[in-house]
Amino acid sequence: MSPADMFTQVGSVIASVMFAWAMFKQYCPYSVQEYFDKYSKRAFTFVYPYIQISFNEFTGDRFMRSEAYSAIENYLGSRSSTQAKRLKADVVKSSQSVVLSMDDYEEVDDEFQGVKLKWASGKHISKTQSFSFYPVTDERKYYKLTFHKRHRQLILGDYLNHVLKEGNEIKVRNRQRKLYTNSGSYWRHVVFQHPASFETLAMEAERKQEIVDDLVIFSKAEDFYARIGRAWKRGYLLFGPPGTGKSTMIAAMANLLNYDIYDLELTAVKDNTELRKLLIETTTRSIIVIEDIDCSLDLTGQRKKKKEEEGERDEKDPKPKLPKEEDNKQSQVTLSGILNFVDGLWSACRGERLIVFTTNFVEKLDPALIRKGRMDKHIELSYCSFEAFQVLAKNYLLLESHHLFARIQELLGETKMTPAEVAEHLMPKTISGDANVCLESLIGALEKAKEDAILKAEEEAKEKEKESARLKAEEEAKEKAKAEEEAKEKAKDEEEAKEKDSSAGENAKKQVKDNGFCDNGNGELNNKESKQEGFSH
Ligand SMILES: Nc1ncnc2c1ncn2[C@@H]1O[C@H](COP(=O)(O)OP(=O)(O)OP(=O)(O)O)[C@@H](O)[C@H]1O
Ligand SMILES: [Mg+2]
Repeated sequence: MSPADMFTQVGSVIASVMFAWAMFKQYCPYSVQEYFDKYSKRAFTFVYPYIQISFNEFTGDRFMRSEAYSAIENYLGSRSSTQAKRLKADVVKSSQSVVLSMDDYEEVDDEFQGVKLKWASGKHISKTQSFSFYPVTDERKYYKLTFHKRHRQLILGDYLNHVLKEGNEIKVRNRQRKLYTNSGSYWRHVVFQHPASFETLAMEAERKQEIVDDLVIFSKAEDFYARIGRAWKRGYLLFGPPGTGKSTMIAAMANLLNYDIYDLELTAVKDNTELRKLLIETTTRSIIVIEDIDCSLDLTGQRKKKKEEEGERDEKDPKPKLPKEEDNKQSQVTLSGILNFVDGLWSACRGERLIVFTTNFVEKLDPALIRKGRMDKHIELSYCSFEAFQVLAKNYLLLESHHLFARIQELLGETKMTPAEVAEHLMPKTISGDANVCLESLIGALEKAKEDAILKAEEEAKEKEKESARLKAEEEAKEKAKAEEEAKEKAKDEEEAKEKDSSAGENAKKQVKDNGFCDNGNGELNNKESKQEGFSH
């Protein structure tokens, strides 16, 4: 048979089958058609060894985009960019990067634990029933996963979980991070684009690495926290003088973990209820920051103590306590509100969260607030060390070494300067960006700071001397007054003793006199008695 004859025969067979199918559809009763449909599908699946799963873009009546669909879209994005020929591009991260996903009717292969699978994208298009000049079409996209039925267990379990997890992670990586601030009981946000990172943070390398490790371990410890029955959260307390990099470190943390930041302004929070509401609205993978926690509560004016004894206690113990409910009726956010915020309510919120407090005066904070378990890690950010300076020099001047470094190292060992001040001297001073000028400016400032510190120390020593002399004089005056008082007491005692003696002499004389009278009296008494007897007679 020639190829032309063969094509003719095949063509006529196809035409006959289609005709028969059309007749069947037209004249066969619906119930028979359904019956036929059902059994033909069963027969087909009996011989067809593959399983297909569809993931539709929209689920339910509420027209909500399916989370699984968007996770799969992200998951397939990286694979389709190397396999598919037609791709769709989307711009994320404030127009800075392009994210690719596969276009409709494309296919992508995947492999999981040695099992091969196929993903295909498609869409159902349905026209609306309304009569309109411009008919509206309704597109419903879907992804279809095809795999061999002998891998059913693996694919439906581990593989799909893996796809969803990885897809969600990609989504988080691609999302535009936000910086939230509270205005009343609502969060408002702006795009978070702080360039700080741990590489540029001026700090001793070992301590920096310890913090980075702690953060990374935390961010990967979902299963661990679930196993030990603790909410997946961690508290950091950053303390140190102004300009030592506390806020910069928070930005670096957010950049490292790809978290959003919720900058909570406590003074703008009306009461504990509002605080709770704000907390519940925070999303997972976020850092909740309360800057200058000591001042935040100071500003609410709640530290005023009503009771006198508390005032006395305050004088003895300068630690300002956070307010307790009963302390102040108009109190807004109370200590217990904050404590609940930090731990109690965390359990209500799923997902990982960091809470960071910053303060310039750690000793002012209530110990309950910063105990381990609430603020798990206390990080001190202090004055600039030589190691920290080297980081700044590398960032600002692109210098790893310089002959002036030795002098700077010496001066930094002798005086205190914050990284913010050091950084200010390293800012370009000339158009040519001469590093010498910056370093000399820093040396000048350090020398001046050293001199100032010496003068201050001398002044303080003088003050101290004066104070101790004053205290000594006071002590002496007290001693003298005490000695005088004692002498007076003694004189008084002696006087009293004398008076006692003389009155005792008087008494003795009197007694002697009385005794004489008594003898006489006896006689007299006898006389009297005799007189009385005389009377009675
Ligand atoms: N450790 C540091 N590493 C790098 N830069 C720093 C460091 N410390 C301070 N700086 C620089 O100084 C500036 C001020 O630092 P930052 O705002 O982080 O200080 P802070 O400790 O939060 O101060 P405050 O207590 O006043 O809030 C930053 O813009 C940063 O450029
Ligand atoms: Mg700060």
